[in-house]
Amino acid sequence: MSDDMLIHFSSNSSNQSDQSLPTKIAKLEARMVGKPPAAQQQQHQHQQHATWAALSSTPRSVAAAEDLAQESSSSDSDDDIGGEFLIQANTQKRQKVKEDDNSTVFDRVEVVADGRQNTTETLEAKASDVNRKKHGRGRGNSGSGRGRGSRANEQARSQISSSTVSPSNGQLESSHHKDNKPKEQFLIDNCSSLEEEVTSLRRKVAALEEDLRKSRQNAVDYQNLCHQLEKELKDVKEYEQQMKPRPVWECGGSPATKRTKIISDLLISVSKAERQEARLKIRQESVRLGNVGVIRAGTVISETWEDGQALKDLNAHLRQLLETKEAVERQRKSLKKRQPDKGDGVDVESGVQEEDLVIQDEIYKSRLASIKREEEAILRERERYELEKGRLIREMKRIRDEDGSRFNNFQILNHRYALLNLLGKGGFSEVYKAYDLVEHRYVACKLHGLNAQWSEDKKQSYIRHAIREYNIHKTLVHHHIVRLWDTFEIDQNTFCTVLEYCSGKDLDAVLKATPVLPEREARIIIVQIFQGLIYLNKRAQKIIHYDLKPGNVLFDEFGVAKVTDFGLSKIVEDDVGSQGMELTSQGAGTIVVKHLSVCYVLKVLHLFFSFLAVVECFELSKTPLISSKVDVWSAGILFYQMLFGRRPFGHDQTQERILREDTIIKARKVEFPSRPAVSNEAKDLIRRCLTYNQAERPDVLTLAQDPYLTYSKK
Ligand SMILES: Nc1ncnc2c1ncn2[C@@H]1O[C@H](COP(=O)(O)OP(=O)(O)OP(=O)(O)O)[C@@H](O)[C@H]1O
Repeated sequence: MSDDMLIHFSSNSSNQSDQSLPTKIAKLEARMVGKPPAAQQQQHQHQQHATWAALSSTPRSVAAAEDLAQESSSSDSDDDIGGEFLIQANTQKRQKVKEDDNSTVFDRVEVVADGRQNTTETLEAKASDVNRKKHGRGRGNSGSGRGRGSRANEQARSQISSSTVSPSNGQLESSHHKDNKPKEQFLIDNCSSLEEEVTSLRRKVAALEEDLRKSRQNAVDYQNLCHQLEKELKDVKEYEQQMKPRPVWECGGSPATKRTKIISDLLISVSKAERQEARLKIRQESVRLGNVGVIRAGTVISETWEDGQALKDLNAHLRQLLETKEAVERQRKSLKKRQPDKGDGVDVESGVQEEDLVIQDEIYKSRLASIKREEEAILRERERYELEKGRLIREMKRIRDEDGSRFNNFQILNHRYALLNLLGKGGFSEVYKAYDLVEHRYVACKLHGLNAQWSEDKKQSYIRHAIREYNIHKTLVHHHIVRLWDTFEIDQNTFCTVLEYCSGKDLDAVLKATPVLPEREARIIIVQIFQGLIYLNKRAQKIIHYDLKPGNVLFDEFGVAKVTDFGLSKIVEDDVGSQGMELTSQGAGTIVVKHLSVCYVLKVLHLFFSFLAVVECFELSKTPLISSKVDVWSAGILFYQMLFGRRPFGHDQTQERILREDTIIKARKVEFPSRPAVSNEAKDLIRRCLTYNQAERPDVLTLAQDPYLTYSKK
C-alpha cells in the first residue's frame, strides 16, 4: 500500500467513520438491485465526461477534467478498500470542488478572452490547483501526495493540455475537434470577433468610467451639502440650547437655583399680567380714541386711522358750537338792521325801545363769548385727546411688534437674562426689559437683528460698526450715560447688548406727551445732558456722540437723564486741530452709512435735518471738520424744542423742502417766539449753541462754564 493510500485511508476513516455503516448498507442494496459495479459505472461516466468535455463550455470541460482527476483518486481509494464505501462521500467532495473551481476557471477564461493569458498554462495550473485542493481536503495538507493521485492529475493535465481555448467565446476546444474549416481561417475569424469584442468592451469601460466620474462628482456634491446641513443643524442646536429655559436650576437643585427659579417664575407671571393689562387697556382706549381700520381701493388694501367715540363726540360738539355761533351772529346782524332812528329812539315797525336792542345785542355778544370759551375748551380737550391718541398708536405699535417678535416667549438669554416685555423697536433692534438672574437687577436687552437677506459684506459692515460702538460704549461709566453691561451673540444673525435699564420714558415720549416743558424742567435736563457731554470730552480719548436727539435721552425711575446710543459716535483723534477733524476720517456717520442699508441712510438724513442739522455738515463744497461743537449744536436744538415745543429751523417742513430751500444754510440767526416766556439766560445759551459760524461756536468744555449750566451761587 502506497503512502498515498495510507493517507487516503486515514483521512477517510477519520472523516467518515461515522457514516461508513449506512453507506455500506446503501451499496449492498445497490448491488442487490443489480447496479453495475462501481468501477464499471465510473469508467462509463469517465468516457461520457471525456466526450462531453471536448464539446462543452470551458467551465464544464475543466470540471470534467477535475472530475477525472477526482474520480481517479476516488476509484483508487474505493478499489483499495475493496468496494464502493467512499463513492457517496467522494461524489459530494467532487461537487464541492467543482462548484469552487468553476467560478475560478470561468474568470480565467474571461481573462484569456482578453487575449492576455496563456490559456493552456492557466488550465494546467488550474488542474494542479484543483488537485492541490483535493489533496488538502481529502488528505489534510500533505504535500507529498503523489502516486495514484498524481497519476490521475497528470492524466487530467494531459487531457486539458490537449485542449485549446477558443479566445472568442472562452470555450475550450478539443484538439480532436472535427472542423471542416482550415485552422488559419478559424483563427482569423476568431481574431476579428475578438477585436470587435475588445472594442465593445473598451466602449463599455469608457462609459463606465464616465459613470464613475459622475458618481464621484455627485458624491463630492452630496458631501458638501452634508457638511453644510451639519453646520446648520449645529447652529440650530446651539440656538435651541441657548433658548432653553432656565438651565441654571436644571443643572442642580441648590437653594440658590431654586430661588432663581422662583424669582424668574414670578417675573414671568407679572409680565404676563402686564401684557394682558396692556392689551385690555388698548381695547378700552381704542373705543374712546380710535382704531386702525382697513380701507380697500380696488385691489389696494391700506390701513387708516378711524377716530373713536370721544373724538367723534368732541368734533360733533365743536360743529354744533359753530352752528350756534353762526346762528347767534346772524341774529346779531339782523338786530343791527333793526336799529331805530337816532331821533325818537323807537323802532317804528315793532315799537321796540333802543335800550332793548342794546340789551339784546349784549345777550348775543355774551353768548358768542361763551361759545368761544366752550370752543377753546373743546379744542384743548381735543389736543389732549390727540396726544392720548398718539400714545395709543405707539402702544398699539409696541404690542404689535411684541406679538411679532421671536423673543416674546420669556426666553432666558445666555443662561442669565430673563426676557420680559418689549420696551420698543428701533430701526435695527428690539429692546426688551429683562432681569439679570446673576446680578439681580433689571436690564434692557437690545437685540440687534441682521437682515438674513443682507450680503455677507453688509453684515460684516454692520457688525464692525456695532463692535466699534460697543467698544466705545463699554468704557463709559458716568451717572448721565447709560451703562453698557454686556454683549453676546445669540445666533449668526442676532446679537444682544445688555444696557442699564431706564424705567422712565425717553425724552421723545416726554415731549410728545408734553410738547412744552417749563423752563425749570428743561434746564435741569439740558444740564444733565451737558454733564454727560463734559465727561465725554474730559476723557483721555474724547468722544463726539454725534446723535443727540430726544429719543437718545432716557430717564431712570428717579428722573435722572442719561444719554444713550453711541452708534454714530466718533473718537477724536489725538492730533486733531482746534477746528476739529475731517468727517470722513473715521468709520462713523456718513461713512458708516455708506455701508449700511438705505433705511439707515434715511435715518441719518433725518438726523441731519433735525438735530444734527449742523451747518458744517451741509457745506458740501469741502470736507467738513467736526468736533464736540457738533454735539453743542444738537444740544441747543434740543433745549429750544423743550422750551418752545418746536424746532428752531425747518420745523414742520419736509426734508425735501429743507433741502430745496436751503433752510439749514440760511439758519444764521435763531428767532424766539414771544410765548412761552423764557429767561434771557436760556435764550443766550441757545444762541451760543446755535452759532452759525463753527469757528465762533464754543465747544463742550467752553460752554460748560456758562453760568446757566452750572447752578453756582453768585
Ligand atoms: N436702556 C434702556 N432702558 C429702557 N428703555 C430703553 C433703553 N434703551 C432703549 N430703550 C427703549 O427702547 C425703544 C427702542 O430703542 P432703540 O434705541 O432701539 O430705538 P430708537 O433709538 O428709537 O431707534 P434707532 O436706534 O433705530 O434710532 C425706545 O423706546 C427706547 O426708549
